[in-house]
Amino acid sequence: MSSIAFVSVSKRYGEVNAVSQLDLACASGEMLALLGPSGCGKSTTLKMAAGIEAVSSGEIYFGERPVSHLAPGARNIAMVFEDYALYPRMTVWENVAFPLKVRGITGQPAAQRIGEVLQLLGLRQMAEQDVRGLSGGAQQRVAIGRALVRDPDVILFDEPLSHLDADQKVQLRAEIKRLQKLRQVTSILVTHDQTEAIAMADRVAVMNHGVLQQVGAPQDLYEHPANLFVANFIGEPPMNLMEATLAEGGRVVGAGWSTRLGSARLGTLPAGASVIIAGIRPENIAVRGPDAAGEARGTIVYREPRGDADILTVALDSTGEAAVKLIAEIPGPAPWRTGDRVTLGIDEARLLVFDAVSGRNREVVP
Ligand SMILES: Nc1ncnc2c1ncn2[C@@H]1O[C@H](COP(=O)(O)OP(=O)(O)OP(=O)(O)O)[C@@H](O)[C@H]1O
Repeated sequence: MSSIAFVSVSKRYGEVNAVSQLDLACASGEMLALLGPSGCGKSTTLKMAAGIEAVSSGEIYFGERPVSHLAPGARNIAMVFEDYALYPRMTVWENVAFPLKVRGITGQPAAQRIGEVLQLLGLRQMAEQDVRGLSGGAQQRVAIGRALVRDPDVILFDEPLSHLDADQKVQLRAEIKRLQKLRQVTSILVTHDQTEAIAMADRVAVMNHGVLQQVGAPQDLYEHPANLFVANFIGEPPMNLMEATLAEGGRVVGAGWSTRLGSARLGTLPAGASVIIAGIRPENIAVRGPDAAGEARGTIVYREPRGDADILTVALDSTGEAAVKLIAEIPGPAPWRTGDRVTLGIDEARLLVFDAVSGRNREVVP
């Protein structure tokens, strides 16, 4: 298995900077997800690793080996595509056998490897079936088998679950993760779906407009987003982001709410008053009765029951022109209804402080 490193890699299509100065590494045996909205450059990054697209500048390394100049066939990679890309006139067995056949591996050695992979993927019973008759999930398992069978250095997954229904998605993402760990095969997964990235990857690289925003373990990105883009992109419902003033001594004042940051944090924040964007996750807001103590008061304007949780939208009491609305997520079913007056507890230890101009999290070193 091989590690992968992108060193100052850029890709331009005419005037478009699809990927800009990308420095990113995927360790040997790791699964790294490239996550971001449509057009952020994640597919281009994957295609450059595969050799389908040339880099405009920079270098890609597999282990110590620079590979930018190598054709796709010389890189020992396998790809799994969103549309499976199987050979339609072949059986399951023949599809999985194909990469071995083109490398001249046939007979007993091939049969043993194919049998093992089909067993791993639960495809043994279907070996002789035509792939055209299989469900989407089964077809994608065949494509994964075809990728695994020749022990590639790297597997590149391009939105592998996007054509599957919800049940198959959950099943297959667990399956891919299990196999990836079992075989310890270095993998890059491209997805626009944060649930998928978080469920499957060891680390997630978030991209926007061709620029890497942050890379880290899913929990790290969730708890310590490096900037407003990551804060807003990761998490559902999204993080509440509110304009506020951070005053000397750690007092934070927004429209209709205020709190004080713990003294331990003040050392890490710049001194002096400044305008900030404060961020708080919905589950870090407590909802209490109207007479309880708290950091804000307001009225519930919308309640969305989700079974195990309730999502409450609360319009804060404010003298300003536009009322700030905060979203709170609390265990369901909650006793609150639309129109109820409530007090909100904003956990200051969970309140994030972003620079209002640059959007950077002031307490995360990039
Ligand atoms: N062959 C191409 N020619 C010109 N521009 C391209 C080409 N491929 C991609 N782009 C542009 O490069 C940028 C990045 O595209 P890319 O497909 O990598 O993004 P993405 O995040 O994978 O999006 P999607 O999920 O929609 O595929 C976009 O602005 C896109 O329009």
